[in-house]
Amino acid sequence: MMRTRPLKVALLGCGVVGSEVARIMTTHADDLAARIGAPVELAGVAVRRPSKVREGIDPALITTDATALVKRGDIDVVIEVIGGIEPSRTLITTAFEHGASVVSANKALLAEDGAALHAAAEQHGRDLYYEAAVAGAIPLVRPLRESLAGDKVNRVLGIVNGTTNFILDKMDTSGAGYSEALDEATALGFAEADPTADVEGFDAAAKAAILAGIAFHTRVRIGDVHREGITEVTAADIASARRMGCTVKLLAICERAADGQSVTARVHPAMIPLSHPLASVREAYNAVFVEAEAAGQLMFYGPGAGGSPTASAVLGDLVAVCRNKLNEATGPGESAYTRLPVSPMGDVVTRYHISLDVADKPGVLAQVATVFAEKGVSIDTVRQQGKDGEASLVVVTHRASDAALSATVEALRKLDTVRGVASIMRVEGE
Ligand SMILES: NC(=O)C1=CN([C@@H]2O[C@H](COP(=O)(O)OP(=O)(O)OC[C@H]3O[C@@H](n4cnc5c(N)ncnc54)[C@H](O)[C@@H]3O)[C@@H](O)[C@H]2O)C=CC1
Ligand SMILES: N[C@@H](CC=O)C(=O)O
Ligand code: NA
Repeated sequence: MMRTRPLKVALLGCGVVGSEVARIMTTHADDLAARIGAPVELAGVAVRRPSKVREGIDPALITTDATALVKRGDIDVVIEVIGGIEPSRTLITTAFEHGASVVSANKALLAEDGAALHAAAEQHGRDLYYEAAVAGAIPLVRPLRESLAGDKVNRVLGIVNGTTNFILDKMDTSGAGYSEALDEATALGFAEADPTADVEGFDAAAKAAILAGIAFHTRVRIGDVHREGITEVTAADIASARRMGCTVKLLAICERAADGQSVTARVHPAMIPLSHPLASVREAYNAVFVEAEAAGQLMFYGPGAGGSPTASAVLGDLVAVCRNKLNEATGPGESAYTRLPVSPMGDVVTRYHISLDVADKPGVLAQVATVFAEKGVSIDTVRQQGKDGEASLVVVTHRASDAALSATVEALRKLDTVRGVASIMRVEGE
């Protein structure tokens, strides 16, 4: 039976995501009410620029005082789509203290302080939902927290940042320049307020931390995640990947160690074969593989960024939280009952593509091969291309530890015949 008294929602932030949340709440009000069992009413919208015209939003709802809004006491659900650490963190905890549940898209905050937020939600008997924080519209957080709660997840691997995928895709397929592609991603609403978060890998690292924490039932913070962005990926790297039948993607990879006693979490560009499903993930789409003991391999795919796809995830959470509220229940809280250490990057084992500028003279190849052998890194293929007394040497290794690879590169740099290390990239997905 439909409850007539509406559930009241406070919206914090009305930018790319917030404006879409408000629009869908209005246009789909009847369906949302039917699915929840009570009408949901937008009771206040906190913004930074009140003079901005916001189509479809009653100007009487607009306030610049987000704190007063979350303290009102009649608010059932706070939707936080401001982003960043503060004031979002204080607003969310204040919302719990004043009786509201929270839906947030804020991966930066959850990856920094998720444990404290979960604790605050639990202390006040409220919900904290954040499907939009990882991979936009793609249902991934709730499948991991709920559908896979009976299984043992061993690996999560995928593309979790739309902006960087958009840039790499444009550079690869249309030869677009880096800056031009970044500007386009920003204009389309994919990039963070400061796009450095995207291109330097912070956004993907935050998502990796959240995914690893949920998947392995442990605590992983953004600082635990090894992070490399795409700013050093060159057109030459992409061309070299093509020659090997690969493409370059920014990947997030979270793994449970074989002995189950530790985990790793990393974000970095990697070459993957064109035949791998992740190679065909275009534009701002995301795709994530989850490998679980009983389920086997699952693939989640869809729009990973943008106002409307992200609003879809926010609204899904809103419906769930409102249903819980009507049932006087709460959904799943934090499930970090294990305390698995996060191993350093040096322990990670994978394959590498190394491009060296060397002198084009007899014995160079043997010298280089000796260094690899001494450091215990086995070579899979070598390709040499001469150019005016200099040569470019591309070495692809078998699986080796990151520590062994770093030692190899350090020793290579000391060889007189090695003029420079043009690029080092990991090779995944084989
Ligand atoms: N844009 C996207 O594709 C996605 C964004 N997200 C997350 O959603 C959140 C919002 O992102 P966007 O909407 O893209 O950012 P945005 O920058 O377009 O919107 C944020 C809004 O919050 C406002 N704001 C800042 N401080 C405020 C305050 N103290 N009180 C009230 N309003 C304030 C800003 O003026 C801005 O309009 C972030 O956490 C972001 O990481 C998550 C998934 C995808
Ligand atoms: N800036 C992010 C937005 C979604 O999380 C991205 O590009 O993926
Ligand atoms: Na999602």
